[in-house]
This record gives sequence, C-alpha cells and structure tokens, in this order.
Amino acid sequence: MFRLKEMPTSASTMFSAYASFAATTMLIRSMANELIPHPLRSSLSSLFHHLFTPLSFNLTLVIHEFSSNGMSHNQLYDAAQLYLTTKINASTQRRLRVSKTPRQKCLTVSIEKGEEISDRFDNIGLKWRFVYTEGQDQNSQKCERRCFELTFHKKYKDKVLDSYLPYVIDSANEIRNKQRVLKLYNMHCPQDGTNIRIGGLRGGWGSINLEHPATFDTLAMDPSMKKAIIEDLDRFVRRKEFYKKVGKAWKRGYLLYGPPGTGKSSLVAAMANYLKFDIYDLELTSIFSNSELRRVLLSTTNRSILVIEDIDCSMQMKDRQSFHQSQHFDEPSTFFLGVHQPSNSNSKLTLSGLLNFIDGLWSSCGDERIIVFTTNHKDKIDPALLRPGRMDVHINMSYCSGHAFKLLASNYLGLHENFENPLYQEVHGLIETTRVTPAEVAEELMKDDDATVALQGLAGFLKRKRVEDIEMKDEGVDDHKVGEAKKLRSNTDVSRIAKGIQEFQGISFY
Ligand SMILES: Nc1ncnc2c1ncn2[C@@H]1O[C@H](COP(=O)(O)OP(=O)(O)OP(=O)(O)O)[C@@H](O)[C@H]1O
Ligand SMILES: [Mg+2]
Repeated sequence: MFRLKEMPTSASTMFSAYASFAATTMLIRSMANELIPHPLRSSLSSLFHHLFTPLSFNLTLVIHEFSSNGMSHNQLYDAAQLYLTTKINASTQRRLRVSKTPRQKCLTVSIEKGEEISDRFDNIGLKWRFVYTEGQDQNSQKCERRCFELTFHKKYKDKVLDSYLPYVIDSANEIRNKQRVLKLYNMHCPQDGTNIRIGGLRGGWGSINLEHPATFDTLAMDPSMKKAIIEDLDRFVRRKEFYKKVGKAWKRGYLLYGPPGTGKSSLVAAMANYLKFDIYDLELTSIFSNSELRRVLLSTTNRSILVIEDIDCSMQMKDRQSFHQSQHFDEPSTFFLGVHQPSNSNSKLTLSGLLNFIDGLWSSCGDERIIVFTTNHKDKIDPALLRPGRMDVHINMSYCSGHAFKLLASNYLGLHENFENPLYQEVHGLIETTRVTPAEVAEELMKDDDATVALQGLAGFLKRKRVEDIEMKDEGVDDHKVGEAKKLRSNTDVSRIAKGIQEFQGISFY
C-alpha cells in the first residue's frame, strides 16, 4: 500500500499523469466534435469565451462578408479588405496571402486568417482581425465564412461608426479608382467570355480594356492649351454641388476639330486616363431607332466619356429617310431624338437635337458625364451645334508647332527641349513654317533609333512637304490660313487665341 508522503514525485510519474490527462482531453474533444453539431459548438465556445474573459472596455464590431440575408456583398467588408492592404506591415505580420489573376497587373497582398492589423484614426487605436471559419449553408453544404473584427475602446463607438468607417469606405473608393482598369465600349466588340455586353443584344455595348497610352504628358500641344483643358476637367469634376444648385445635368461637352492626325482621339484617351473615366464610342450610323438610342445611352455608366467621332460623316445620316421603312424599326411613327414625326415626313437627325435628347436623359439619370464630338471639318457641321450653350468647349487641334515638336522629340528620341544641335534647331525652324501634323512628325521620328538619322529623315520630309505646299499655293490654294495659324501658334496667350480666329489652334469656352 502506498502512503502519500512516500509517493515518488519523479519526472516519469509526472509525465505519465500528463499523458493520461492529455489523452482524456483529446477523447472528450473528439467525442464533443462527433456528438455536438457545429453551430452549437461555436455558440458554446463563444459562451465560454464570454464567461471566462475579464470584463473588457473594448467593443468589437463584426463585419461579415455578406449582408444578413446572405445574398448581397457587404460593402463595408469589401472596403475594409481593400483599405487594409494599405495598412499591412510586413515586419509585424506573420502570414500574408499573395495572389494575382491573369488580368491583374500587380500582385495582391492581403492578410491571412487570424492575422491582426493595427490602425490609428484621430488618436484612436484600432485593431482589425481577419476571421475565417468553416460552416454549413442551408443545404448542409460546407461553406466558408469570412469576417473582419474591429476592436477599439467602447467610448469611441460613435466616432468609429460616424467617421472612421466612412473614412475606410472613402479610402477604398480612392484605391479602387486608382487601380481601375478603364474600359473602351463600342458597338462592335466581340461578345465573348472576357467581354461584357450590356444594353441587350441589339444596340448593346461590348467592351475591351482601354490601354491607350496617351496622357497629357505625352500629348504634343500648346502647354497653355493643355493647362486650360486640365483645369477645365478639374473644375468640372469638383462642381457636383454647383450643377445641382443651378439645376443642370452634370455634364460637359467638348468639340475637337482639326485635320487628321493632330491628336483628337489621343486627347480623348488622355482625358479618360486623367479622369479615370471609361470611354463609350458611339457610332450613330449603327443606331436605327429612337428607342435604340435611348437604350444605348441609358446603358452607359456615370464617370464616362461618350465620344462621337467624325460627326461630319455621321451627319450624312441626317439626310436619311424615315427609318420606319427599315424592317428593324420598332417605333413606326416615332423617330430620333424624342421628336414625334408623322410617318410620311423625313426624319432628320441633327446633332443639336441629339444633344437635347442626351441632356434630357442625363438630367434625370446621369452624373459626371462628358460628351466629345470630333470632326475634321468644323465648317461642315450644323451651325446650331456651334452656338454658345451647345458644346461647352471648342478645341482646335491643329498642325504641329515648334513646341509640340520638342515634346515629340523628347518622347520619341529622348532629346532635351534645350538640345543644342544645329540639326535640331533646323527641324524646329522648318516645323514652324510647314503644315505638318504631329502624327506625321511622330512617324518620321520612329523610323530610326539614332536621333541624328531620325532628325535628318524628318528634315528631308519637311522640305518635301514645303515644296508640296508651295505647289498647292501655285495651284491656287489659299495660304493665308496657314500663315495665320503659324502666327497665332507662336502666341502662347490662350485667351487671345480663343478670341482670335477660331480656325487656328486654340481653345474657346462657351
Ligand atoms: N498632338 C499629338 N501628340 C502626340 N502624338 C500625336 C498627336 N497627334 C497625333 N499623334 C500621334 O498620331 C497618332 C494618330 O493621332 P490621333 O488618332 O489622335 O489623330 P486624330 O486627330 O484623332 O486623327 P483622325 O482625325 O484621323 O481621327 C497617335 O497615335 C499619336 O501617336
Ligand atoms: Mg481620331
């Protein structure tokens, strides 16, 4: 018989006692796992946690991935997920999740389950924890449940709810905007798995990623004109309240005109890249009825640029006969632009009518819309469109100036704008007096990697162009306009240009 005081307290006895205790615990745990259903188990575990945790001054907000009906995404969860990627601190995190989809340009780094992230807002210390559990859905299928737990001192509850969480949402929106892949929508994009088609099959938009590299930095144009356009865009996007106050649709119209290859389409892309707006390229010739036009316009999104290129060509449509004769026509007596036409009249599409139509639609359901018309022949378009109040800004994209040449030479050949070189100076002088487009100059500069060879090629091209110009003059082509353009181009005062002859490079506000 053992007597207690004689009981040996050797290491082996302690070890065997511990082993039997551990075995019993494991047995109880696995029996509990077998016998107690998962939801009940997690409720019991949180009850124990609650009973045995000392009273805390902290409050924890739980932000689930889905709203309580389990159907729609919780906007706050998505925002937190994005926001927290900016708060990851590699030195304090133990595990991070890294991923990349084929369409993403960069790696996405996010936190792993159980990881915590600390944040500070107005001197409030906050702790985020990513919680990830496995459970069962209504059909007893295994499912993952994810949520964020946000813990902070109870006394800051109102501040967190009223200021911090809205700040998280705003920050996430900003990040999303920066990462946004812009889209180019048009009516001819193929409809496949990678493209989105909205607005129905007929008259629907297909989209591809907008990967046009043009930016205001790469655009060769008068610097003061460029500055004026950027300032106009900035003013437009920050004037939400102004448009509301005056009761106008929050939209701005630009008319870009000039010869082919002067950068009209590049300017539209630069505007889209600058504002992070999608582009909708609308071809009027593919629209066959009033209702189709309405549907197509209604399926464009806010923060977008609607472009109608070569309006002088689209306007050949204005002479088209009533479309009700077409079998596609779905409104036999109601034609374009919301104007009811008797079925025997000619239905004429005018751009100012189209603008009215768009104004009407966007006043009720459009925000931050830009509409751009481009044309090579301003003189051929409906004078009603040129009247003040129709298009807000008229921009003349004209022939290449000396300044534009310097920018192109810097972009294409890496030459500094103060490059001291007789050939460079010669080309600069030739450009100032020759009618050549930025597209033509760019093409010549691309012909050789060697700057001297490329400049020599461009000089030769410009000399040939000048001869052509002189020949055209001899044939009676009026050179007065070219001379005026060159004179005005050397004038950097945009307002003077604006007030001057609008046919030459410049910008006018209406
Ligand atoms: N102002 C410019 N700055 C920089 N590059 C330009 C400029 N204008 C034209 N280019 C170059 O020429 C190419 C054609 O220009 P773009 O398509 O923008 O001209 P466009 O005025 O729209 O011509 P079109 O009237 O034929 O539509 C561009 O891809 C670009 O490389
Ligand atoms: Mg173009």
